[in-house]
Amino acid sequence: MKHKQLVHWNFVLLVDLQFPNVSNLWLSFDDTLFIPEKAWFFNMEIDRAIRECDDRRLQTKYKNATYVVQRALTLYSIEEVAFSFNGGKDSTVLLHILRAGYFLHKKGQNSVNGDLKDFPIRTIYFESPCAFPEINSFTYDTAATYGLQIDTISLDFKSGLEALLKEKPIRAIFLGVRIGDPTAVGQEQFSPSSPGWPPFMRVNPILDWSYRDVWAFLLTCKVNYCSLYDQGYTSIGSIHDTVPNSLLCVSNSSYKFKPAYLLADGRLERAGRAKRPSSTGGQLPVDSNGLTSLDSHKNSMLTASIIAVGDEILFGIVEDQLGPYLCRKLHCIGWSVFKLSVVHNNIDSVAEEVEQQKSKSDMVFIYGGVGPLHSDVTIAGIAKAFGVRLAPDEEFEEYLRHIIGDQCTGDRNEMAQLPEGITELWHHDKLSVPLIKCQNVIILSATNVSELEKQWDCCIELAKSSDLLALLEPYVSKHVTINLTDVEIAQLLSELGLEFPDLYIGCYRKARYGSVIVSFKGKDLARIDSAIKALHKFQLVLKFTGGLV
Ligand SMILES: Cc1cc2nc3c(=O)[nH]c(=O)nc-3n(C[C@H](O)[C@H](O)[C@H](O)COP(=O)(O)O)c2cc1C
Ligand SMILES: Nc1ncnc2c1ncn2[C@@H]1O[C@H](COP(=O)(O)OP(=O)(O)OP(=O)(O)O)[C@@H](O)[C@H]1O
Ligand SMILES: [Mg+2]
Repeated sequence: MKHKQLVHWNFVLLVDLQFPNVSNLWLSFDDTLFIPEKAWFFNMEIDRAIRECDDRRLQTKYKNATYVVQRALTLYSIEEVAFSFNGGKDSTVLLHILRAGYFLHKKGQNSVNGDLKDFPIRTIYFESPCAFPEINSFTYDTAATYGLQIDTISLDFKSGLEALLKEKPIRAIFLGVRIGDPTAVGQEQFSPSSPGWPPFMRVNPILDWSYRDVWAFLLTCKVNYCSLYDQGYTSIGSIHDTVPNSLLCVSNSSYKFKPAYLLADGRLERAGRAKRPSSTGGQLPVDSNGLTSLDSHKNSMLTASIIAVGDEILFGIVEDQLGPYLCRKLHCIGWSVFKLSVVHNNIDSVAEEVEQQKSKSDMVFIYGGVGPLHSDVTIAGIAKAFGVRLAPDEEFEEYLRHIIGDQCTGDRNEMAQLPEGITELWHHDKLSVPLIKCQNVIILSATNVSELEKQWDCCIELAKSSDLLALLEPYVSKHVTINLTDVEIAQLLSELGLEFPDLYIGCYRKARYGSVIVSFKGKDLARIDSAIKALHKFQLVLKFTGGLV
């Protein structure tokens, strides 16, 4: 009785002095209740922070996420659920969502009682020698702060889960997976584990949260997060594959980074993954010759495919000018164009062509069919080619809102749906909408040459400071007109081809009868001049018709 009175007194005090809105939140509490003070404080603190902030989006996300937790706790008993916690930012968000969701669940059952533990959900942590020490210590410190019952597993995920499921009656595991994570593709808030994995339900309460939502939550609730995020790390894997995100690099220093919450484009949160250079402090990886990956590309051969999407081009109503423009521009940055194709405004036609070209070429450029019209199916076709779905992209939506204002109808802007888990946005000050890149497919929204010129120039500027596109030694070419017919020149040209295998030697004519134009293309001007000189020996060259650098 003494306890009850004491707690009741605490509650009243909180309501009166510190939490003026609290009476709206915990309507079912009465003076027969005993809640350990710590549990009260943390759960109310999160809930209060969210409800008092003026971020309606965050409030909706929070409400939905805690609802998923409550739903799971209705479907499964507390012994049947586990929380997969690894000290990362997403699982830190999930921890607090679970705490709040659990509390609301108990409250809904009117069974908040004196036995309420701080956090009774079994917590599993796959510990690895390759984890950052900061992640390890944050995980254990957090467990101590919030009273988590942590089971440390030293096996890989699959074997660890197999062993766990044999031993414990676990049927559902909460994960901090979010749309945009490579592993989120195809997942829902409740998704059974994949074939080949032990059977359990993956519960993803924050699946639809964006990078920005995560930071809005952590900062609004003022909860602790791992210190690495304040040192420019934006997504944390192992010590071997994670560096600070170079997009957060402080401009006058290559080893000082801004905090993770300042990353403007959440899609680039994994830009620090899979790169761990030795001593360059987050710069591009350096090979044994001291060349960066971009340098080492310089003399290699990269191929591009270009896909135009347009019924009108195929009907012969309009002429495609963007394809030839891109071919010239790609040659200027040393790329070979493998194929230039035109497809109908049809999801399957786009998907089929993208699917083929993305595996044959290093980069695919696609234009046409991008926008709000019924015929604008390019992005859906790309998603289909990669076997992913379209998912709302809030950053992209914001850009669109800037340019089209409130003209878009409905709750969701269909144009802001982008292929899930494979999309990067590339920003440039001169572009009102960023460039969209889905793995090795770059989507160009230009509809005429001058728009394309602007997008291309931005692409090149971005390529200079990032790995958007490798800039190679440019191709140079020269053309000469020959005073023989194609029949007469054929043998000589094929011999020349054998002598200069490093050059592309092509031939075309402007009319069936008459002179022939020979074109030489390569990366070494001196070699091109030698080949032309060889033709001169035969006194065949009528005139030099020009060159392209
Ligand atoms: C509890 C748990 C359950 C998982 N279940 C699956 C699964 O069903 N299917 C799967 O392909 N991967 C599963 N994974 C592996 C993850 O998809 C992913 O590989 C892991 O979280 C590493 O992500 P990262 O590369 O972003 O660090 C699971 C991982 C954990 C911790
Ligand atoms: N070693 C691990 N132990 C337990 N759970 C893990 C582990 N690695 C991943 N998970 C689970 O998978 C989820 C997704 O991992 P992911 O690395 O994408 O997110 P995070 O670590 O929470 O944040 P970040 O993206 O910043 O690294 C985690 O939130 C967690 O639920
Ligand atoms: Mg992580």
